[in-house]
Amino acid sequence: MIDSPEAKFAVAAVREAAQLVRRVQAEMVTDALEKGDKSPVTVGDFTAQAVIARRLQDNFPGVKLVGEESAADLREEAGTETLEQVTHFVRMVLPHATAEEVCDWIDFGTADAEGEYWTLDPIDGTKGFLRGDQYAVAFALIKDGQVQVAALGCPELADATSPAKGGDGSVLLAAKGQGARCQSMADPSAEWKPLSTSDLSDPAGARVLRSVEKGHTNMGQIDYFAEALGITADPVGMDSQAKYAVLAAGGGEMLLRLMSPKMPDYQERIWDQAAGSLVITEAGGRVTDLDGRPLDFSHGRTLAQNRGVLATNGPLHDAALEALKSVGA
Ligand SMILES: Nc1ncnc2c1ncn2[C@@H]1O[C@H](COP(=O)(O)O)[C@@H](OP(=O)(O)O)[C@H]1O
Ligand SMILES: [Mg+2]
Ligand SMILES: [Mg+2]
Ligand SMILES: [Mg+2]
Repeated sequence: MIDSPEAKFAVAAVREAAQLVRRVQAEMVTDALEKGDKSPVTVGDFTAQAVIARRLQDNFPGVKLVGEESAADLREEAGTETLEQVTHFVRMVLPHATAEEVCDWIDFGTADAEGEYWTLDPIDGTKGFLRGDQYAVAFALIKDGQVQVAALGCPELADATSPAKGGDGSVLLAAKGQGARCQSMADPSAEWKPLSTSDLSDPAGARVLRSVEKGHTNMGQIDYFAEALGITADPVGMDSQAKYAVLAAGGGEMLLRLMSPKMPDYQERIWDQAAGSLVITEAGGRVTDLDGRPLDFSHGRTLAQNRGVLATNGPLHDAALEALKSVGA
């Protein structure tokens, strides 16, 4: 599967979209629009979803796409200027695109999450993108609730073994049962490096990765969790599934998405977890929810049967689950 047409397509698609999003960031001040749930969406998010959706239809006619964004706001009067900007960037790779087509391609991503489908987060970590920090294009193929192929494009991840920002960026690819690998985002002919998680087995030495945004997790509880394990190093804040890439490459041992006190009933979205979770498990790590249950991708657009996410290098997973229980997470 890692050499399959689907895997090759996925990595090429995230690379093209991630490079385009980087140009959006370089060439314009990206004012965000506010969605119904008050979260931001930018020209970059719409551009990436339009291009990947169009490429998907060209390469695999008849497949389904479940994307984070929709073109509803772009089709409104108030969205006209944003739509013009999105069309401008889409034309950098699809020169004949019209505004109408751009909306249709984005809305191709509104399929039902059932059976076999691709899922796309055109920019994961939009808040990180707006701040100039980490973000990722996350794309995965799901069949009957199982993630089969995963690709991540991380323009600000110089080298997945470290959370450091900058450089040429990285792309990651994983296929179920066939491992995970990473390559420079700048050069599709560069060497692929196999990914494997850290083999640390002493919890006190664990490097903990978490969101930057306090509204996406529970910062205080993460501190208690670390204390319970005797961890003295501060947790590392990183936006997006770039932190899943770092865990997969051995640059950290634990990744936590705890329930935010403001949204205790939040259900994780499939596009926020599908690609990142396969990259980690194929690199030798473990991914469950906070209760130790496997992530269940067979309930539509959200992980309705799960609560939060715990990902680890593998050896530390049981200790992390115990510590979560002890702090009431
Ligand atoms: N209350 C909440 N709890 C957990 N995740 C949330 C959340 N509200 C939004 N998110 C998700 O957190 C993602 C970013 O994760 P992180 O904090 O790790 O960067 C967002 O993805 P988008 O940026 O694609 O919208 C969004 O889907
Ligand atoms: Mg969003
Ligand atoms: Mg996201
Ligand atoms: Mg997003």
